[in-house]
Amino acid sequence: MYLPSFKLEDKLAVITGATKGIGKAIALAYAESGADVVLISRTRHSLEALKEEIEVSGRKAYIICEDVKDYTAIISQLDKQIGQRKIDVWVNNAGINIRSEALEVTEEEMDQIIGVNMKSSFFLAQAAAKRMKKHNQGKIINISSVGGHVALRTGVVYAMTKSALIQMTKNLAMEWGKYGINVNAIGPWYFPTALTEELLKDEDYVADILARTPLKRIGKLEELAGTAVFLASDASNYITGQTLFVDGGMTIYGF
Ligand SMILES: NC(=O)C1=CN([C@@H]2O[C@H](COP(=O)(O)OP(=O)(O)OC[C@H]3O[C@@H](n4cnc5c(N)ncnc54)[C@H](OP(=O)(O)O)[C@@H]3O)[C@@H](O)[C@H]2O)C=CC1
Ligand SMILES: C[C@H](O)[C@@H]1OC(=O)[C@H](O)[C@@H]1O
Repeated sequence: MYLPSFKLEDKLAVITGATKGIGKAIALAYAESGADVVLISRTRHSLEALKEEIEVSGRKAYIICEDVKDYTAIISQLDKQIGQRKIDVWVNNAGINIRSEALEVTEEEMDQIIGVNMKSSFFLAQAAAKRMKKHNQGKIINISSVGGHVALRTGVVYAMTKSALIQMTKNLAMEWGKYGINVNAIGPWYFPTALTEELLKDEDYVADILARTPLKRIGKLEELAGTAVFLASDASNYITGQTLFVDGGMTIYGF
């Protein structure tokens, strides 16, 4: 056999921030690839609608309506909903941004962004790993950003948290490799979602994005979901600690 499977047949994948944008695209792609999913976000009607959409396709979808900052509540709901079922993939996708200039950043803004993007991602990864370790197998995928690798005009605190996810990915990959757990990250450039909707309406802003993007276009959500499927599949079993920038070439653009 020279081609491991890119499918996710009968795996169980947990996606935080699963009801919109990148998280929803990943959840749908995982279900299409054969996985059952656990969907986590704060809006129940959105969760129920996505659960219905996925279950019509024949896969099972569990829902947890919680803020990722309440990660202990998420962990206890997981145990109630899936019992001891093996979690094969955990995607830390939920993330927020408050785009303040550095001179204007408030402590409250910093605590909010760090709480969602960094602290919750760590403790949810820790909870996932405690379950995965029992099976000597698992894949953790952290959704970072090109903003964690290069300086963007979209907020220093957001950048700090996204950079932290890249380093967290390396450290956890190093510590948990012996348990058969792969830990990787995805670093998106701009994709059309609610988070970026207002920015992408501004023609001048989009022109600035494209000027720095060798492929000269904004990404398509399915192109990012494909990377998430690859990192969840057996085809990536020897990849760990890496950040794959899905960025149209932006992070390699010099001059
Ligand atoms: N779009 C882009 O261009 C880029 C995005 N990213 C990253 O990708 C990830 C997803 O972004 P994107 O899809 O654009 O974001 P969206 O704002 O479009 O969607 C965010 C999703 O997360 C949920 N969510 C938000 N806050 C919380 C919370 N505290 N607890 C639980 N769920 C939450 C939302 O549902 P609800 O509000 O109902 O809870 C929604 O389902 C983020 O980590 C972001 O930083 C990185 C680079 C570029
Ligand atoms: C590419 C960035 O991550 C992008 O910039 C923003 O302002 C949004 O918050 C996106 O995450």
